[in-house]
Amino acid sequence: MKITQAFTFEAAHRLPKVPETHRCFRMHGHSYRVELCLEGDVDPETGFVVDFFDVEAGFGPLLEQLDHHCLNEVEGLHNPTAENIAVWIWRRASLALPQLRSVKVFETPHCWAEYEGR
Ligand SMILES: Nc1nc2c(c(=O)[nH]1)N=C([C@H](O)[C@H](O)COP(=O)(O)OP(=O)(O)OP(=O)(O)O)CN2
Ligand SMILES: [Zn+2]
Repeated sequence: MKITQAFTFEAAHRLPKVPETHRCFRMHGHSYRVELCLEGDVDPETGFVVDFFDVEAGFGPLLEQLDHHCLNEVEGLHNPTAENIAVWIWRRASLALPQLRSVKVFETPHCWAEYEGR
């Protein structure tokens, strides 16, 4: 069984590896959406794979590092593409949430990166 919990955060970034003529070379902001998908057996007692409250508690400290920050200044995110943010979240969130199966990072409602740990 898979469960998914969505989170949102606001952050600024610029992409240092694109040409100077690319509009994302300049500092700008996004309303990011993160979807964490976890997989496991349903506990017959609780009816949960994982309590959504526990997902929130596991991801909360990471969300604090991202929300209302300049992502380029976050340790390990000097090139904060959606792809790199998804990997950054995976590496940290999977420690607290071992049932994590995928991380989706949406920069806009139409553009996202998904990482499954490989
Ligand atoms: N593969 C990726 N491509 C791009 C990424 C990325 O993370 N991975 N990021 C960007 C920029 O962050 C850019 O800011 C995103 O584009 P944006 O202008 O915000 O989005 P849209 O063009 O869809 O939005 P408009 O409504 O047209 O402004 C670029 N590429
Ligand atoms: Zn951007």
